[in-house]
Amino acid sequence: MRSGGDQVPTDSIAIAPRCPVRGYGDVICSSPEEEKPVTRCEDGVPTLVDWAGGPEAILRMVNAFYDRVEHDDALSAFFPGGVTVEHREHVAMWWTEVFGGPTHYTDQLGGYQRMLAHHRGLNITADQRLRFATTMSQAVDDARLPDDPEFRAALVGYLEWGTRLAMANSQSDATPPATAPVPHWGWGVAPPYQP
Ligand code: HEM
Repeated sequence: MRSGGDQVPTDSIAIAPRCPVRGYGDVICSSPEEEKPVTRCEDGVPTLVDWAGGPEAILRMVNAFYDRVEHDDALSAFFPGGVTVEHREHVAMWWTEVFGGPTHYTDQLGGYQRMLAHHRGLNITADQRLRFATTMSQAVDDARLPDDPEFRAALVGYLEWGTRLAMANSQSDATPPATAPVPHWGWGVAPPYQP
């Protein structure tokens, strides 16, 4: 945990207004200051998607990632002919939902079951998983998302978890649960420091 004197400089962060709802648990709230979709927030701390700069910032990150993937010797073969706009948008919808934003991936596309179906049988190797994770980390910089340690730790935590699950579930002999909710990722042990 950071100390008070080591606070994140807020002028370097594209941050949405702090959620006005305080309390414990998975609180539904919306920002009164501007027209924004309803987001979840815990204890008045912004969701990861709000901290990132909103769904537009997540799409920027996903686009930067697939721009790299298309030229990556370990990953491009997964996407013959390039990565479509539709795929980029769907993956951005997934990340947005996971990071506490609107639940469009679940409501409009089919949620976990659809994501799982896309990874089944890909037989992702450990090297490919690692390249996927490191390339995404580079894409987060490309897209100029906030670079404070708290946000990046939360993002990379999900990235590590998600890529390991994707790899496990992509094996031919995998038996993942047929149904499950889309995960909701949070700040973990290092939320933004609040004096
Ligand atoms: C955090 C980790 C990951 C997340 C969040 C993620 C997310 C997704 C989602 C949401 C889809 C479905 C898109 C749709 O609904 O149209 C998808 C498809 C896919 N993913 Fe992943 N994925 C992850 C890891 C990986 C890894 C490690 C690989 C390979 C190295 C991979 C390769 C693919 C491929 C090939 C598809 C199918 C593309 C298509 O048929 O259009 N993913 N991914």
